[in-house]
Amino acid sequence: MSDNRHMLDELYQVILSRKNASPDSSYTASLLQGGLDRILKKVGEEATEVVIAGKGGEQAQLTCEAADLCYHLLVLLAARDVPVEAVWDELRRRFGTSGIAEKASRKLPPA
Ligand SMILES: N=c1c2ncn([C@@H]3O[C@H](COP(=O)(O)OP(=O)(O)OP(=O)(O)O)[C@@H](O)[C@H]3O)c2ncn1[C@@H]1O[C@H](COP(=O)(O)O)[C@@H](O)[C@H]1O
Repeated sequence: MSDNRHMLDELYQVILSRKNASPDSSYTASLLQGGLDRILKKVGEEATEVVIAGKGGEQAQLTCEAADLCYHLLVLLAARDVPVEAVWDELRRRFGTSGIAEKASRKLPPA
């Protein structure tokens, strides 16, 4: 598998760079300049598509819908001036800063 660890960070930077781009040449720019309500609508639509694909769709379909949702979520963060690093920090805080390997391999009781 290729190294995708920085993919969302890179995509977020590209999205930020579209804030002042022409909406004629960039879908991202047209979303950002179309206003918050349009972005929120897209996030809602994409989330619904993830739910539908998650329920009964092919794995490839769910993969595509999840990618669409990630992209639109990053557009929302950019529109609200929330750095994507703040999300990583919050996840890191929940995960804990110590004993990461232990947590990851921790055995859970069967469901
Ligand atoms: N990851 C994405 C990405 N994922 C989805 N989409 C677009 O999101 C749209 C969602 O499709 P839909 O069918 O739901 O909606 P639509 O009818 O096309 O659009 P709406 O009128 O409903 O808004 C499509 O036009 C996709 O092309 C994306 N557009 C751009 N990116 C990334 O953003 C970068 C910048 O792209 P520009 O937008 O061209 O600047 C690109 O290099 C990509 O990496």
